[in-house]
Amino acid sequence: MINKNMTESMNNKTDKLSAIKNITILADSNIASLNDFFNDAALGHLTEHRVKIITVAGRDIDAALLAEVQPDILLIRSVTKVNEALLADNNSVQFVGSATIGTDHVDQDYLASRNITFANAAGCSKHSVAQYVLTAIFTLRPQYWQQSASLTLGIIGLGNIGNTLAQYAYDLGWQVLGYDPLLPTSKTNNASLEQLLSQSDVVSLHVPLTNERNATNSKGSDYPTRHLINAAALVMMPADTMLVNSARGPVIEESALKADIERTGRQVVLDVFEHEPEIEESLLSKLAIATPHIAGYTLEGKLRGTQIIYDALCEKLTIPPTQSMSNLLPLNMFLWSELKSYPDRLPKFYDVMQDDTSLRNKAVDGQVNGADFDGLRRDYHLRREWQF
Ligand SMILES: NC(=O)c1ccc[n+]([C@@H]2O[C@H](COP(=O)([O-])OP(=O)(O)OC[C@H]3O[C@@H](n4cnc5c(N)ncnc54)[C@H](O)[C@@H]3O)[C@@H](O)[C@H]2O)c1
Ligand SMILES: O=C(O)[C@H](O)[C@H](O)COP(=O)(O)O
Repeated sequence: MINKNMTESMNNKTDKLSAIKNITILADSNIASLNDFFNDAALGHLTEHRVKIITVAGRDIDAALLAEVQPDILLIRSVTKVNEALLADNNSVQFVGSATIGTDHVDQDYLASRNITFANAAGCSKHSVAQYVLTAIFTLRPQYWQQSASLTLGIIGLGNIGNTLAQYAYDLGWQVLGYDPLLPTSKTNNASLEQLLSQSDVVSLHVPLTNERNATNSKGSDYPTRHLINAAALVMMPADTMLVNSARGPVIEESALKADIERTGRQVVLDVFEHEPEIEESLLSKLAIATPHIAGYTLEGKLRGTQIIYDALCEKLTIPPTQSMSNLLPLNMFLWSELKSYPDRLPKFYDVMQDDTSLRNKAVDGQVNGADFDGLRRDYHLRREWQF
């Protein structure tokens, strides 16, 4: 059923999106500032587009809801799976926008086969996630603020986030070992996986979730990341090497990780979990820091995500974008240069232990349940991105 807080302006529509006068949008209610970007003025002030937007929880978007709403446009986050099962019986959707960097929840080949345009928000929270990783490192090992305690940071995946994290690391005078087999070797892409795992003080994961390419899965990757960090990888890492995962949960094999922490006492920081949104307390209790998939949850990161899919929709509609996140952002006083000069101000910039405590407080009867995990994310007080 449609959520009560839906807003409506019009309801008729025709077939071709750019020619449609009345556009129906079905959107995940947790996308930031939806109503500021997807309204009559922001989408149709030079045209005759009229916009009706219906918002629901992302996990409630299913084939039955699509049959009821018949949306022209679907706006989602990482919790909605978009594939043949969702769309096989639907002929209305012509554009899917995901306000996320990750795309593992979307079958892009299927969308292409149906001529449905897809856009995601590449890079939107790259600084936010890099800042999450730095916060975790400095919270657990404040000694690395000292120039004399130089750190070797291993970064697996050197796309938008991995590269941004490397820029901060260089700015701090750290050594970087990088591994990305899909990019040419470079100053940062300078190590094998084995070298990186065995020689880093901290290993941080920044890969998409991908599966193996094989006879039954031609869409897979030659360098799959599902369970990239398994027992064999963990055994290469010295016991005092910290591991941070803010990519996707299944990149680490959870059972192997639990055994590894029991064996080594390793400091492990997880923002994402193999069986998310559920987390077993037997894992949680072993982690140095645990947070509910909020590494990218800054005001700037979330608004940028909305802006990018809004711009893509305007392009699809062949109208000029008129809304900008700069109109919506309050003043930002968080300067990286200030934090570097005054490291004791870190909790004011981002107190990650508050997020850790909120998650641990949700553990009941041996686990955090999915509704509580989702609730923490839904009600998260968006922090601010530091200006680099
Ligand atoms: N926790 C969060 O809140 C959060 C926020 C944003 C993104 N993410 C996750 O982070 C991931 C990375 O984001 P990004 O913006 O850097 O993506 P990106 O696409 O810009 O970069 C990913 C990089 O990983 C590399 N890669 C792919 N397979 C690899 C492998 N087997 N080994 C090493 N490198 C490999 C790619 O070549 C690419 O350069 C996203 O896919 C998303 O799942 C999480
Ligand atoms: O891939 C991404 O962009 C992130 O994982 C993102 O933060 C997911 O968060 P969501 O919008 O699904 O809550």
